[in-house]
Amino acid sequence: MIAQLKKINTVKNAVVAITGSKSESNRLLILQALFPDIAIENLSNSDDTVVLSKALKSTNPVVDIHHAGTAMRFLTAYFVAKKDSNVVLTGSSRMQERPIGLLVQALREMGANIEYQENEGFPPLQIKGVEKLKNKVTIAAGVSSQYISALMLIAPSLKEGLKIELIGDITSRPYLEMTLKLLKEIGVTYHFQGQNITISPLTKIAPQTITVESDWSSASYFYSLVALSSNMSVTLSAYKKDSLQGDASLATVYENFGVITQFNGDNTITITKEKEVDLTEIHLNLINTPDIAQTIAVTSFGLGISCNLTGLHTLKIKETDRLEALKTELSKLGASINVTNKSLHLKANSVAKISEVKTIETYQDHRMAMAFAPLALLFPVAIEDPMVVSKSYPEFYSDLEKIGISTTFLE
Ligand SMILES: O=C(O)C1=C[C@@H](OP(=O)(O)O)[C@@H](O)[C@H](O)C1
Ligand SMILES: C=C(OP(=O)(O)O)C(=O)O
Repeated sequence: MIAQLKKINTVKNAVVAITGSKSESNRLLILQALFPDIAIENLSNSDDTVVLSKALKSTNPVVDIHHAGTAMRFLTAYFVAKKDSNVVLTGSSRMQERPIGLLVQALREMGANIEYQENEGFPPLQIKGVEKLKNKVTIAAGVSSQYISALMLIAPSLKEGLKIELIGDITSRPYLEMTLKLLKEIGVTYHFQGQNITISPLTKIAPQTITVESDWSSASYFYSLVALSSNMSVTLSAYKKDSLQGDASLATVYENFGVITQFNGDNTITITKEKEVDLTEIHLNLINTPDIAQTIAVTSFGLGISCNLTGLHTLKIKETDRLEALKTELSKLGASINVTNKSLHLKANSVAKISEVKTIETYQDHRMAMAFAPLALLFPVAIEDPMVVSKSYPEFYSDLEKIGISTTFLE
């Protein structure tokens, strides 16, 4: 299937309600399974959250989490800690290429019973629950923060809690902080200093309702649209200033592209293109916010700004190799772009010459589809395999319609 995107009209003050953060939702689902007194509001309706929710209720001996990285990593630790579990945990063919060895090694150090079913270091995994896990573990922190979040999420349910020693540089750090803040919200005490995290056990929690903030990574596509417009303004809900999500840094990053964020009193934000961009080059280290790299690269391309992004080593092991995917697709549009294993360098060039429809391949990566869609404001864009967006944002195309971009789906 292909989606043809076309700018149809300019909607002045569109309002878009975005589904809950999938990162917050998937943490809260694991915590709710461990501590049933938690009620969750504004849960994400993304495939990744639906698949985790089903997996937690499943009695099937094989649990398939498709493309959902957080579900894969969080459930690995969850099933280890659940005494009576005996499951094969698997995922899509891409998931079977995404490494999990460091997490398995850490859990085995704690006493877990996990076997690789096919390739050493990768899903599928055969997991059997154990009676007691050790209260100390070390893990390298530079490959994926999800491994560490997985350990932290089960930590309060362990009899003696858990002391985690992080080795080396810490990647995607705000996601660790998100996990810790959610633990704190349910009453867990922790200490995080330097390379050491200590999490105390918790036996009972007070019944409580936690409301998930909407997804900031999903908001990034609206920031890009506004940046690429001449004077668009969009209101998004439900967002707050003191977000748990690192991607909330978009509000600051997009000031570089002339976009101003206003936090309204009613949990909405209004983002507006305030001024033309006088910037010719941007340099950003995205080690803390890998999921907005594609959006920023495409915005820079659309605005004709040179873009140098560093801290991108994790992009190679996400839904696709995002560095190679960006290079291929931006080159197709005429960009001069170089990538290394951890950075991207795009030279400014003009998109004014593009008039015919450009087709973007998505490589089973929702963020490839959504990051390139805003270019429809500048020239007609077609997206291959468009429904990949449902991994994080099922209503993406209907929400684009609200701001004046129509989608035609062709088989
Ligand atoms: O913990 C999380 O919710 C996430 C952590 C990040 O992964 P890495 O830590 O692997 O970079 C991010 O890219 C992913 O989309 C969600
Ligand atoms: C990398 C992502 O997700 P995950 O690792 O959870 O599959 C993402 O949503 O961009």
